[in-house]
Amino acid sequence: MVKLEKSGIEAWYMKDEVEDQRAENRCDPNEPVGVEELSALGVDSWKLSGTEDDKELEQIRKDQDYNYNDVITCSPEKLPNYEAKLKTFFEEHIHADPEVRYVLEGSGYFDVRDKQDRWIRIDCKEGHLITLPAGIFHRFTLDSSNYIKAMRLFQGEPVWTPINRGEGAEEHDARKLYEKAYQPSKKAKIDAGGDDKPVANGHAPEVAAEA
Ligand SMILES: CSCCC(=O)C(=O)O
Ligand SMILES: [Fe+2]
Repeated sequence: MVKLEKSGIEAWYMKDEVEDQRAENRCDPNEPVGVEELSALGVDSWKLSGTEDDKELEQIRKDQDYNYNDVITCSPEKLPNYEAKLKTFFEEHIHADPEVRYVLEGSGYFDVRDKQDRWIRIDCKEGHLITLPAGIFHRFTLDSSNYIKAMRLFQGEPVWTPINRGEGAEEHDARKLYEKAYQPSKKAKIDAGGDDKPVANGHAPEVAAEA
């Protein structure tokens, strides 16, 4: 087994008001998020060479059974329906399967929700391979460089369908399994008849921090 280099990927909490989705949107002062905190949400990342014939990539594909892959280039020239696609990518959603991306060129931001429903922005650059677990609320945007070329990896026949928040995602099995695995305290609260009530924006209320 090849020993994989830790990604050292940079991530931070986003400020509440987002005017330009392509901007960094950091808090002031910056609130960094480490790779361990990302792992606790089920998000893992590695730093590879950024080439398609990378040896470690081979190994990961074998270990994880990623038998499908293709390459997507997000630029106005290369991506059919560019504007519409980019808009869809930035809508908060989940998938029934993990989302696995390996950045070959350029960069972009994957935003994921933490356990308190705050947005964490993950800065994916060339060579980063990132895995988002099934059922995690997330979105993607290009950054101000406006260009990314990434490999999409998948186990079996690929399904890219997003299930948007407020449109069935909360009730989806993948979401329930995600919460069971990564937010067990939330489950306990619901079972105990806690005060989890839907709120006006359709988002779950904040989960009480564990004492
Ligand atoms: C960096 S890959 C482009 C975005 C994407 O494929 C997605 O959000 O599903
Ligand atoms: Fe997605």
